[in-house]
Amino acid sequence: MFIYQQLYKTEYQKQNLIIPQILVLNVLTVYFTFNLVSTWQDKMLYINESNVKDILTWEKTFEAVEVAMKRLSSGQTVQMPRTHTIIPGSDNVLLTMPGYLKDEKFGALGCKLVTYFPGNPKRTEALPSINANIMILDEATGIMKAVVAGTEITTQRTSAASAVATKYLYVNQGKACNILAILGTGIQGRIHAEMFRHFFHFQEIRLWNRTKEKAKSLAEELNRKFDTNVFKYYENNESCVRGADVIVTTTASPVHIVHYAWVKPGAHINAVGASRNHFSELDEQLYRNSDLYLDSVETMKPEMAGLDMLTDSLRGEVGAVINKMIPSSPNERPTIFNGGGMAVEDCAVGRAVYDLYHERKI
Ligand SMILES: NC(=O)C1=CN([C@@H]2O[C@H](COP(=O)(O)OP(=O)(O)OC[C@H]3O[C@@H](n4cnc5c(N)ncnc54)[C@H](OP(=O)(O)O)[C@@H]3O)[C@@H](O)[C@H]2O)C=CC1
Ligand SMILES: O=C([O-])C1=[NH+]CCC1
Repeated sequence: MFIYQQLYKTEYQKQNLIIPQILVLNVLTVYFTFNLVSTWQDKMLYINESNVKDILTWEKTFEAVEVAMKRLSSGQTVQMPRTHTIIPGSDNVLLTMPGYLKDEKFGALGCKLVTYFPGNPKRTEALPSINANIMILDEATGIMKAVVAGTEITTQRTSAASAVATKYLYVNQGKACNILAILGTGIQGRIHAEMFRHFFHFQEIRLWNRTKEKAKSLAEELNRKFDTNVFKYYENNESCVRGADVIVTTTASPVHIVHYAWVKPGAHINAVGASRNHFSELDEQLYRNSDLYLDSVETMKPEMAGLDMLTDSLRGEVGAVINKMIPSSPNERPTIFNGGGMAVEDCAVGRAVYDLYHERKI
């Protein structure tokens, strides 16, 4: 309005109005640009933990993780090694995990911010030790579309990665699923116990934990919840492991909790915990005498201490087995799946949650 009025001024007045006009134009440009940007920003969605828990199923998580593993091994992903910002004088760490996955259904450009504060469960008001958020960005513009709460997603996708690995490296080999042993009954131990019961049919699911009472009460709670008696509490890690067909380790233990001598020939192990030093939960002899599979060789290289010494054991990625690029192990050597957790899994599950959120019109 103000600009149009200027058109009727005299030449002299016009000359003197050039500077104010430019100023006004600048102000308007800034105003409209800001409004445009803030419109984009206003469109950015936050999908909270309760929404994620409501809409995400284990089947969807399993499918997304399976696709992420396949795509990674066929070169349709970009995944940089994650950064670790360690808070000095503590074990607390912030990880940034950027990734890109090309897939019609599960493709996304994203970045997870995840903290690991191991003291959290012991706070007066107990909190999870892992807390995460996943940023989902528009592939065409790079503008953030949504932040999806990532704590439940991290919990589910980590266990789903073990389930996918168990399917391809063990179950599809026609091997027996009688006894499952889970060492560690924190968040990961619990989800593995429930998810493995859901996807597989173990007759006995053994639970061991450093703080024994927690394993005992989890076994009781799950037996009650599912009206069953398959969950058994084990006081001792050796007896928990001996005779087990599939073993899952989900602790932050800096010392070995599984030894080669205890492991049944042909058993399968998912080593989930102690992600900064994978020689800690399983002993070296076990690594040397097993066939080792990773989620991503590239991203595990800088993180898995001693990986370079395991060239005789390392077979490759689970995604390469799914893609039939390499065979699974048919022999009696145990198989180990060492999953460090992948950004592209978070992108895939984050995208699934984003789509489900819109389908449900929450
Ligand atoms: N690979 C991946 O993608 C992911 C890996 N992780 C890793 O999995 C592990 C468990 O995570 P989460 O379940 O969320 O964590 P929680 O804090 O919920 O559980 C930690 C578990 O580790 C046990 N533990 C801790 N310190 C020791 C120790 N010194 N010796 C033996 N046991 C110990 C705890 O036992 P107690 O009850 O006695 O304290 C508890 O069972 C962590 O190492 C974490 O980094 C987690 C998420 C993703
Ligand atoms: O992949 C992940 O999110 C994590 N791995 C270890 C701690 C968190």
